[in-house]
Amino acid sequence: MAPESVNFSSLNYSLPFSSKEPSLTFSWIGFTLIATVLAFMIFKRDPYAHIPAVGGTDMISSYFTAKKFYNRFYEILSIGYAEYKGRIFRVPDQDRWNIIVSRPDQIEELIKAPDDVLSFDEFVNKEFFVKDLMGSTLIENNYHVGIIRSQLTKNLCHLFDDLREEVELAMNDNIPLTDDWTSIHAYSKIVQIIARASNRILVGWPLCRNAEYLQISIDYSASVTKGRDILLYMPACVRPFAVKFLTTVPKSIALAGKHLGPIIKERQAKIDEYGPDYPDKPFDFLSWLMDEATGEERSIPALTNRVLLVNFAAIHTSGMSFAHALYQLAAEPHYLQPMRDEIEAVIAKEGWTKVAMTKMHKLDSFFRESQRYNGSSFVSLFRLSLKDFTFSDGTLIPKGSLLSVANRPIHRDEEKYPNGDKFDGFRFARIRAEDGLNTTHQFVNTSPDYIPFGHGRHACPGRFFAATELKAIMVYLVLNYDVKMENEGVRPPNVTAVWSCMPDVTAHRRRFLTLEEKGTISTIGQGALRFLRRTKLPYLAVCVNAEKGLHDCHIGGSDVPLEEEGFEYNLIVG
Ligand code: HEM
Repeated sequence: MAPESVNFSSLNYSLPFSSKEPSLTFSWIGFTLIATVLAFMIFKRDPYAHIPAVGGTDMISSYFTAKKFYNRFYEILSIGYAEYKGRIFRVPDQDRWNIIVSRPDQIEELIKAPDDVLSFDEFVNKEFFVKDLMGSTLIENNYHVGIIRSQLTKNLCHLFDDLREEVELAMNDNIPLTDDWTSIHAYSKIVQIIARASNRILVGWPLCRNAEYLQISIDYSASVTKGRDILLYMPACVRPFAVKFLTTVPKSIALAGKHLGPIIKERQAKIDEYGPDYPDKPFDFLSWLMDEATGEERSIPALTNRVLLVNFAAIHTSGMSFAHALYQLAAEPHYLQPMRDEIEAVIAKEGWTKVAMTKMHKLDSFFRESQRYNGSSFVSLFRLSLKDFTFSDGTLIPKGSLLSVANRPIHRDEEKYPNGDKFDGFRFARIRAEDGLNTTHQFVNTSPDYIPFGHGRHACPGRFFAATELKAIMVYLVLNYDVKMENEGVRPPNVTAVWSCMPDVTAHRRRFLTLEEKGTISTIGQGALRFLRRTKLPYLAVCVNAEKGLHDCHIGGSDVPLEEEGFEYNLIVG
């Protein structure tokens, strides 16, 4: 594909110095150097030249394509999927190319490639600076993954009574039953319920009900993400200091350790006195971690670090998945009664057990369809190439490339999912009814056509636990509550940033705002607006209301009433 050219002919410029200045020579040298470096970067050999691209291929036009599609990543992804269907293609990200795979046989090749060639761990490490922020041992010795895959998953039936009890209590505490409709801020409640139910199984009772501990486990992912943003452009040698003095990660680990420390000490004392299988030993993830940890891994900070990491992997992924399903149900409450009928019939026959939940096919289908239709990411199965890798069709992926799979386009492909652009809550229940005992279409089942949990040997090991927990919460909700959107029948639009596609976690509290920035319309949140104000950039905020017309107009720095409902702001940044 020929590189696009950029026309600079209309660019007005003036030299940034006067000819009388003594630094003229140095400025020219600087200017020439910068121009040379830029020319080198623009015209150097493109190692991806053989892979078709969406948008321009040179540095400048690909940068602008990435910027333009920051909140419309799905658009460029869909263009590539439609245009190059079956072929590997690339889309520009902010400062790199994202190599996209979509053909089933090539997805299988990607997941089967050895870890030292296409690495999941190194992708996670690079994306979240895990080694710098939380310590290299979490990547190099990930024994917690084996525990999730074996003990946690195999014991779900035994753990179910505890999980169900915690779900019921947490629902009652967070969303007390009322006689009339009550408006709630959904995401903050969901995430509290999920954190509490998950921690009942991760660290046991009573810590799972400790408000401070729960808040740390909920906020930990934000702490890590902010830490990552701070480290992003720092050289490796200063990162240890930056982690210590500029991020909140060590503080979160210390604070969580304050709660976990006494529990770990008490359990260790019993192991020392009565042996590893002491009477009344708590049956939870922390006990399994302590059973398997060796050497330095047995310390309170190391165990705390690992518990927080699993909270990081579990809470918001489950929270977002539940919110997607709940918003869909609240916007389409006609799904409520058939699900309620099914759940009541199964419980009447079997009781409310883990096994009973496997017989609630409509419930299972609703979650699977929700993940297919919405899902929290447009692409998944991320891998970083640590060596050159060649697919069997001859496509060479150079060392250091980011690869992923076109999750959303696959999930909306009409050939794989008829009427794929429509949410059909009982789609998979119908297929299962036709297929008899076939489990292929269960919520937790992964395939190259269904990848919200990934696929292959790194597929989410926590998905069996997550599915049990999400379904338990939904069963309780469907049996005890009615749900509808404040704005009846209307699901709040998802919030997108590059490849992530999140449910509007602010739903009910405020609307999202529209930013018009030099001709590009994109949706931004309040955080971005606050940032804009802090930068002191001059901006003009025009506030329009559908009924009242022009409502308000503010110029940079003045206090725009951001919290107001029903208004839309168009911002022009100068
Ligand atoms: C609905 C909720 C969840 C979703 C959508 C989700 C999704 C994912 C995805 C997409 C991956 C990467 C797979 C790949 O690239 O092949 C992953 C990995 C992982 N997930 Fe989940 N996850 C969820 C819940 C959980 C829970 C509850 C836990 C822990 C109990 C967990 C623990 C992990 C771990 C440890 C990995 C890394 C696996 C490895 O290193 O091989 N996840 N998850």
